[in-house]
Amino acid sequence: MADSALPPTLPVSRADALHRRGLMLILSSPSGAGKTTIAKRLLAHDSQIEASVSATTRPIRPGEVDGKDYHFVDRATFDAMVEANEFYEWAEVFGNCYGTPKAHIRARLKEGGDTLFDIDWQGTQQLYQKAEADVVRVFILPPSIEELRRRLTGRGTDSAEVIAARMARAQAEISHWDGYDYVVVNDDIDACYTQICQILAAERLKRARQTGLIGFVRELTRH
Ligand SMILES: Nc1ncnc2c1ncn2[C@@H]1O[C@H](COP(=O)(O)OP(=O)(O)OP(=O)(O)O)[C@@H](O)[C@H]1O
Ligand SMILES: Nc1nc2c(ncn2[C@@H]2O[C@H](COP(=O)(O)O)[C@@H](O)[C@H]2O)c(=O)[nH]1
Repeated sequence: MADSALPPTLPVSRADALHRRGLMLILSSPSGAGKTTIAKRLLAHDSQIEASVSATTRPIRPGEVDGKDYHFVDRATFDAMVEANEFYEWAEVFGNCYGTPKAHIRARLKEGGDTLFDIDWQGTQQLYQKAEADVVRVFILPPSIEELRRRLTGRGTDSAEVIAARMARAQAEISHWDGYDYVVVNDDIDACYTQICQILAAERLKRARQTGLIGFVRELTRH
């Protein structure tokens, strides 16, 4: 199926027009299983979802855009944000601090906008502890370990050492599969993308998120 022909959501129903609360869609997988590929496709085709932008103290790299790739801040600013409880979660990675700011995501949840997270199981656990009802957790599995290695090699972005390290971590990452709401196997990319669109469509229609339903039902039953 051509990329542009893929549906971002299922066909629109009457309930889709009602106000709803947004959600936080988490995609996790062992490195190379395809979460970035799926995330990019979703962001390109679905105007209701946008990527979470973390704050970091890491220096900006060539080609990166402040506010798009990260919010680049100095250590004092980051520490003040931690102190003010402005993050859902934060961590120190390779000597730099990274955190998921709450304010923008909370405003989007209220407005009915969805936010996409491409994070590991530890980040997933922390987000889930803070915002359980808003979080939808999806784990992506490769069809086989051999295919995972082929994808990491075929991507052409990493040295043999880095690929070996990612393959060594894969079993441990996969062991967290049962901490997710949905598990999908990314064999055929179009089929996997469609399944994730279906999960998103169903989650958006959940009664608890359909905040406009109360008024709609009241109106329906008024006479
Ligand atoms: N279903 C698929 N069939 C074949 N190749 C795929 C499929 N899905 C993704 N790929 C390819 O596999 C490689 C790894 O995919 P991707 O970069 O999306 O993985 P990732 O899980 O985001 O990895 P990382 O955690 O390292 O960022 C890419 O070259 C991508 O084009
Ligand atoms: N716990 C969090 N980890 C994060 C966040 N944003 C990014 N990261 C992780 O940091 C490393 C390094 O990233 P890089 O862009 O500097 O190469 C990587 O593992 C990211 O997953 C965050 O908000 N929270």
